[in-house]
Formats: sequence, C-alpha cells, structure tokens
Amino acid sequence: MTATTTTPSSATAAVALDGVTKVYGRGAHAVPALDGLSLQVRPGEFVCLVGASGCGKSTLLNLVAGLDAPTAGRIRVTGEERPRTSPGLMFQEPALFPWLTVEANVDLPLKLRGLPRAERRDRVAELLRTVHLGGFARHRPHELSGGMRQRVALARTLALDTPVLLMDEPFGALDAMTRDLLHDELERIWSERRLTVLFVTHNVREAARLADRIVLLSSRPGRIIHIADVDVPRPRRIDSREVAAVAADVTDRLRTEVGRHGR
Ligand SMILES: Nc1ncnc2c1ncn2[C@@H]1O[C@H](COP(=O)(O)OP(=O)(O)OP(=O)(O)O)[C@@H](O)[C@H]1O
Repeated sequence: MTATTTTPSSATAAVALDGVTKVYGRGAHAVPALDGLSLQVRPGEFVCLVGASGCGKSTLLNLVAGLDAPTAGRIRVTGEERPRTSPGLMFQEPALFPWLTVEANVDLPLKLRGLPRAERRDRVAELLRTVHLGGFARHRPHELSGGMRQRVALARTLALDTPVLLMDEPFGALDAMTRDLLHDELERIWSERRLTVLFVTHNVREAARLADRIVLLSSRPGRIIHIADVDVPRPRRIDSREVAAVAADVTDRLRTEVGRHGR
C-alpha cells in the first residue's frame, strides 16, 4: 500500500526544501533541530509529516511559513524565496480573538489586505458557508464547540487566499468523531480549492487518512528517513483496512526509529 516515491523538480514544486538545516542557539547551547532536509511538494498535494516528539516538525512549518530563517539551505514557496502571499498557518489552538464575532474573526485578514467592505462581507459569508458555519456569523468563539472554533480558524486561514496551507496538529485537541468530520471537510476544501497542504500530526492513522504522501522524520535532528505514497483511493475512511495497513507500516518504521534513539 505504500511505496518509495519520486519527487517533482523544485522549479515546479509548491514547496521546495533544499538542504534545510536549523540549529537553535550557539556553541555549547546549540540545539540542532533539522539536518539537511530536501523535499518537493507538488502543487495540490497533501503531505503529512510524522516523527517522534521534538524531531523538528513545528520548526519545519515555521520555516516554511517564513516565521524563522533556516541556518542553512533554501526554502521556496510557489517558486519564490519570499512569496507574495505567505502560506496560511493553523495550530492546535484556533487562536481566535474572543471579543470578536465569528464573522469579524474571519474578516480580519481581508481587512488587513485592504479589501472594500462590500466585497469583504460577501467573502466572509462565502467562507463561513464553506466551513458550514453560515448560521453562526454573529456568535462569539466561547459559544462554539472546539470543532466549530477550528472551522472558524480554517475559514480565517482560507481568507488569506493562499495556495499553501500549513497545519500543525490542527485537530489534535478534538474528539475522534469531530476529527473525523473535519477530515472530510478539509479533504473537500483541499480538493475544491486545489490547495497544497503540509500537515503535521502525531496520529499516523490521521496521516494515512489524509495524505497523498507521508514524510517520516528521524529523531532530532530531523532528517527524512522515509517517504510513503499513500495509494488508497479517496474518499477514505480512517477505520478502513487499507488506511490501517498504511498506518501500521509507518508506525513500524517510527517505532524502529524511536527505539534506535530512545526518544
Ligand atoms: N526557539 C527555540 N530555541 C531552542 N530550541 C528550540 C526552539 N524551538 C524548538 N526548539 C527545540 O528544537 C527541537 C525541535 O522542536 P519542534 O517543536 O520543532 O519539534 P516537534 O517535532 O514539532 O515536537 P512535538 O512533536 O513535540 O510538537 C526540540 O528539541 C525543541 O526543544
């Protein structure tokens, strides 16, 4: 069900990493987080990153988002080192402004982009419909469930109109049923909008449910030790035999890696 994969050239890649290394601090206090990562993510591809705790997954997303710079190597997003539209970034915490309504939270990036009010109103309504929250525009975040708050965060990220979405354990705090529903939603939105997604997760089943490719990182400093093509037709179910088989293969490799390093 999984296979070693071929990669596109960095010129056509949506995200291209070329020998990316990250070391935090200096001298005796230096913490090497990533070591010479090279990876090309195709436009419209869904790639999941898995690896032991502390292997540098969040570091990698932060570098691709442009929040931090690599110590060595090159990162290009849609062919540019400084993309005009930064990738959208989503975390486990939805990070909504609690005093703003749902619609005002989603409107924020549009306002910052200087879009006229009438256009913004239409865009916000369309984005809320996309995440199935059309009836909740005037609610405040505390009136929503965890899953609904993550939908708002997703709508706000989509408002950036970026082709690249970076997601750092976005569903990690949700119960299994809510997560299941959000997998379906995210897959639909990803395919309708032809997004490129880089998705970090500890949950190997989730990776097998969502990914075109699963990239397995070594223990710190993170290096790519395996890339698995997930050759399971969509739509997928997280509890299907095919998804379970992919997850079992990746888990075995992860277990071997963690066993080798004791972390
Ligand atoms: N700003 C920083 N300064 C120093 N060390 C850091 C910094 N940020 C991260 N690290 C270290 O770099 C390593 C990689 O961290 P990172 O958060 O990227 O890993 P991760 O794979 O996302 O971890 P987890 O799976 O636990 O979320 C860790 O050892 C972490 O302690």
